[in-house]
Amino acid sequence: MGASTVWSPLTRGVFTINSTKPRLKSMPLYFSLSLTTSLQQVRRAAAASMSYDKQLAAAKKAAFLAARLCQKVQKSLLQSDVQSKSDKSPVTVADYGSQALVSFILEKEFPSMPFSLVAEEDSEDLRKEETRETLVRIKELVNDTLACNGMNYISPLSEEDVLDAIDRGKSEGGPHGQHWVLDPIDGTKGFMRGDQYAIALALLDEGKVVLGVLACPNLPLTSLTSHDRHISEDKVGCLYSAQVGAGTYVQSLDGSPPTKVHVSATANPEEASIFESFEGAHSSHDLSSLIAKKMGVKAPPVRIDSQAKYGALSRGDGEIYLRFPREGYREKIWDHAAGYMVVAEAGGVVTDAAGNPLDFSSGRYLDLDTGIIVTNQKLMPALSKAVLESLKERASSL
Ligand SMILES: Nc1ncnc2c1ncn2[C@@H]1O[C@H](COP(=O)(O)OS(=O)(=O)O)[C@@H](OP(=O)(O)O)[C@H]1O
Ligand SMILES: [Mg+2]
Ligand SMILES: [Mg+2]
Ligand SMILES: [Mg+2]
Repeated sequence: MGASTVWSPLTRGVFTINSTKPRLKSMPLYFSLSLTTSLQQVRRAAAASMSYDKQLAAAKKAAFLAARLCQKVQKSLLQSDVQSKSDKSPVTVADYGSQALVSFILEKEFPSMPFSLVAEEDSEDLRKEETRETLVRIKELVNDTLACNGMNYISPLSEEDVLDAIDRGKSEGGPHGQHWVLDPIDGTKGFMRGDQYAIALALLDEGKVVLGVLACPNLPLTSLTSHDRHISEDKVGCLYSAQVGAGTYVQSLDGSPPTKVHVSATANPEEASIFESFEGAHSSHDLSSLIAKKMGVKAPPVRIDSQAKYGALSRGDGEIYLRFPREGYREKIWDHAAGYMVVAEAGGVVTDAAGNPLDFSSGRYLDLDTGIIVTNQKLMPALSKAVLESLKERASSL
């Protein structure tokens, strides 16, 4: 197996990893013996105690710029901006543009660190002759966004730069080192409908999520479920940011100081409300309603697209998020990493249907039991019970 290079959060030095034996460059050979286990322990301890302030600032900047790009495209969304990927899911110039922009900014911000990005899109379709026009449009969008947001000191990107930046997102992630995790537009269907979507960016360190940023350009600044919605219903655009051990904050995408948010303190299921996917094909609405009935939840479910659900839950707009995809569907880490951090740091709990914590360390996919459930600490026991009973009932009725 060839050697690879890993940036160490502890020393900020560079380690060469030769299959199982990491060795600090210039370190005497005798000192490198069996460092693997202790190095992993040291890295984990370091990850828990270190500050990710610089990475968080860079992530917010990248997500903000991507949000600006997406807002521009959504405004002028034309049929020609929609392309079909080989899996037939809709993808727009904004998905590619957002990924190119975030990838480019993050790599530029940390020039001396190895760069690893696990992201949803790749440039395969864009490299075809028939998509040349789309590529030119993406390049213009990326360059305009940089220039219009005070970054005109950066030389404009070429088409090849854009393709390369997109393809930097091919990392497999994993349990060692640091990896950015990006969904350039989560809720593409919502984006195309003019509804909710999010730019979701997280950082993994030694397999754990250590920061998360969610830009939600269409999410109202006030609670989705507030009775006073008319007061400021035209004010939308939220930027959530969370760092391990430091809480979750939200601010306006138009610029306001960040304010700390906390999940709802509701302990009574009768007063709770449930978020679920807008698209019934993404999560079983029937199962959610069975769970709601068992818990005694009275309010109708709130259906919104994307990880905006995690953002809304983190500030107490609702108490429960249920996600039960069809059997065999494999969840991707970019669909949950940022949202997970935003909710966890706001005091919420995110598990699979069996109550296991989500494991972001095994590559591009999340391996989990049946579904994802999210709520506050007080409601989790009742929710877990209702979920297990409902799953059993559904299995026996099949
Ligand atoms: N069949 C199926 N089952 C479950 N999940 C699926 C499925 N197909 C897609 N996806 C993923 O869902 C992401 C959109 O998230 P949501 O379900 O929250 O959005 S929505 O409310 O339904 O619009 C969506 O993210 P984006 O592709 O980034 O939009 C997909 O990764
Ligand atoms: Mg997604
Ligand atoms: Mg996406
Ligand atoms: Mg997609």
